[in-house]
Amino acid sequence: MKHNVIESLRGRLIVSCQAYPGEPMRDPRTMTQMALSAARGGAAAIRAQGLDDLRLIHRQVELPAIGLWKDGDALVYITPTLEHALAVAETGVEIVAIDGTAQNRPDGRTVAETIAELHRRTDVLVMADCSTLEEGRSAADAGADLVGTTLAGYTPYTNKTAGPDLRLVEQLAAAVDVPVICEGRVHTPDQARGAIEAGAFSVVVGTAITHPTTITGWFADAVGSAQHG
Ligand SMILES: CC(=O)N[C@H](C=O)[C@@H](O)[C@H](O)[C@H](O)COP(=O)(O)O
Repeated sequence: MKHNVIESLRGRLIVSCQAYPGEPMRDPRTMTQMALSAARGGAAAIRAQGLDDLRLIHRQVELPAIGLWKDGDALVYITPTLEHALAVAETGVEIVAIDGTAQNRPDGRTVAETIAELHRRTDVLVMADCSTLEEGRSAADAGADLVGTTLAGYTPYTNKTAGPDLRLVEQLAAAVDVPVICEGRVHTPDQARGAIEAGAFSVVVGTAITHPTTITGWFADAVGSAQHG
């Protein structure tokens, strides 16, 4: 069953449906409609945030889901503790995404301890959201079922590449035996294809598909900076 879920993601697109606190679309029904629309467009899985969103998406969308819970304003905020991860697992998602970086976690557990405990207590798959090659390697050694580049460019010790960090994708794909998920700043279909060519097992796209405020900003800036003919 676990193997099937992973296999269903091979060479496929995963769409992240998230709205940020205070935004007009921050509503589980809206994120579920986003997810249903992504499913119609060919997404193989949905990535989503927050227990209410995850419960509704689980009930209404017939695709596997990667769930996370963003909480707190510490450096580690993606499913930051074991308790958060267990709560996410209870929503019924197939995969729980946790912070897989080397930074201190609010509950004092290591990434390895968190993964081990999640596997001991649940049957979810664990995706480790990493920012470096070393973090990806340690997460895979610790039993992470999938390793993502999600946090590359978002830790104090990594640089934000303009598009996805394809170098990290390549390095991880050569270094670990588990699927490498390219996530973060994939803004065009060409970049998504490039991620698979660089060795990614799947590609997650969020902003460029599901965040209209940002997409509008790209267009507004382009229009605003054009010279009147
Ligand atoms: C760094 C962080 O907190 N990333 C979050 C992780 O779930 C989301 O805010 C991103 O939208 C997601 O990773 C997809 O990336 P992009 O939106 O760039 O396609």
